[in-house]
Amino acid sequence: MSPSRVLVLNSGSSSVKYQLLDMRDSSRLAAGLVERIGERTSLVRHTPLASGGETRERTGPVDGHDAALKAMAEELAADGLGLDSPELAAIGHRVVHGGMHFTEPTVIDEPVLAEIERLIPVAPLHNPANLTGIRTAMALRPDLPQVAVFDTSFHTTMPESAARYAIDVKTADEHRVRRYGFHGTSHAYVSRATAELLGRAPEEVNVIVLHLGNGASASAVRGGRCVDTSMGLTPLEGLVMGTRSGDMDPAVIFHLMRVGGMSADEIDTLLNKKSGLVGLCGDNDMREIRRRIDEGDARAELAFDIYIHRLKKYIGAYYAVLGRVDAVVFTAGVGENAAPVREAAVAGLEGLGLAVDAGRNAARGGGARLISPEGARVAVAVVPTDEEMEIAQQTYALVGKNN
Ligand SMILES: Nc1ncnc2c1ncn2[C@@H]1O[C@H](COP(=O)(O)OP(=O)(O)O)[C@@H](O)[C@H]1O
Ligand SMILES: CC(=O)OP(=O)(O)O
Ligand SMILES: [Mg+2]
Repeated sequence: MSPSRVLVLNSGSSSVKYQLLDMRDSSRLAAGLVERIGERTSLVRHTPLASGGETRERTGPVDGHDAALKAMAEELAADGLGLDSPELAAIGHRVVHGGMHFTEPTVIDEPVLAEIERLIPVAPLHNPANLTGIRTAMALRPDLPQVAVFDTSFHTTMPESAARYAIDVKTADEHRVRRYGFHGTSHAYVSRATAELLGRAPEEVNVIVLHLGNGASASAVRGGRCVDTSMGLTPLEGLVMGTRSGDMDPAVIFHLMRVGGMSADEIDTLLNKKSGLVGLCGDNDMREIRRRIDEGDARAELAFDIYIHRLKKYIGAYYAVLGRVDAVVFTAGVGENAAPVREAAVAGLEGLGLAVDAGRNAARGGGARLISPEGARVAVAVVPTDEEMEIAQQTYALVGKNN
């Protein structure tokens, strides 16, 4: 029988998340992560899903991505699922920035690596980590197809009117300054799953997807194709995020340089790592923020209000972009779990046909579900994202096609 397993790697700046899937029945064999890479207290957590075994956790220094992938390989081997298995068909990698070039999943070779490297200046937090993950995986299994699945691909259908910034065209083109969008794998998966939840074909439905994780983005999807999204040249634009500012007047940057005496690198760090919820109230975890609000903490409450205000603006904007909206969908860590965020985001939007049913919104767990009241004009839904499954499916389809 031909190999049917796919290992999916999502390498972040300080973490690696992985899943091993069997594409014959779309089952998950193992999942895990290595966090706080490069620190003394790195965490390796591995769950052997196939055997139904207990999650194993250990802390201790994991030096770099190289060591992180080796730790992952050891954990998998301990379950008899080692990387040397002949059942492994391919390794699928999440790559955050694929520019305009990569509209589809792509088998990785040297020219592809070079292009991902060329895009580092527009994804400084993500692409270097993705590259290290790919190179390490290639060294571990040089014989295996390695496939890149890009966050940007789903957004390459955006019309020029949404993708271009209103700046001098020549300068923009020379430096490839335009809006690329990210989290595309999630927006694609969730918009499709929403159509399924509504019992309709993806081509028939218009959906606003709100991917609210640590990074957060909104997208407007018309008939299965992305027509606008909130992230831009880099994953900094748009919504208020865990540590990123999202939208602001670009003149803030000149002001901080000229008046605040800050360097470009310092401002980059400020806006990407010390802003958003963490900058506003010191916490980026929505659970902690809600807990503080319940205790009467005014700073946490203001941070929440700013987060919601921005979210509401994007719902309104994408409503206007789409003209007709069939569903507004919440996904990712905050979107799937934080009922108060969902409630606040659509509060007052009854005029647009949007409302949540308090009981449905408060219900926990489960898969894709409606939270709007019975008979609502526009569906409001929670749809758990599954970027790993989407990456595995795209990887497996591509490798199968090439064999
Ligand atoms: N039960 C919960 N209630 C509220 N927020 C939650 C809950 N679980 C997770 N979150 C939020 O989800 C975030 C992580 O989302 P996730 O999609 O996993 O992010 P990423 O993939 O960007 O790391 C956390 O920072 C936290 O704010
Ligand atoms: C592109 C992006 O923001 O990714 P993440 O949410 O994983 O940081
Ligand atoms: Mg995520």
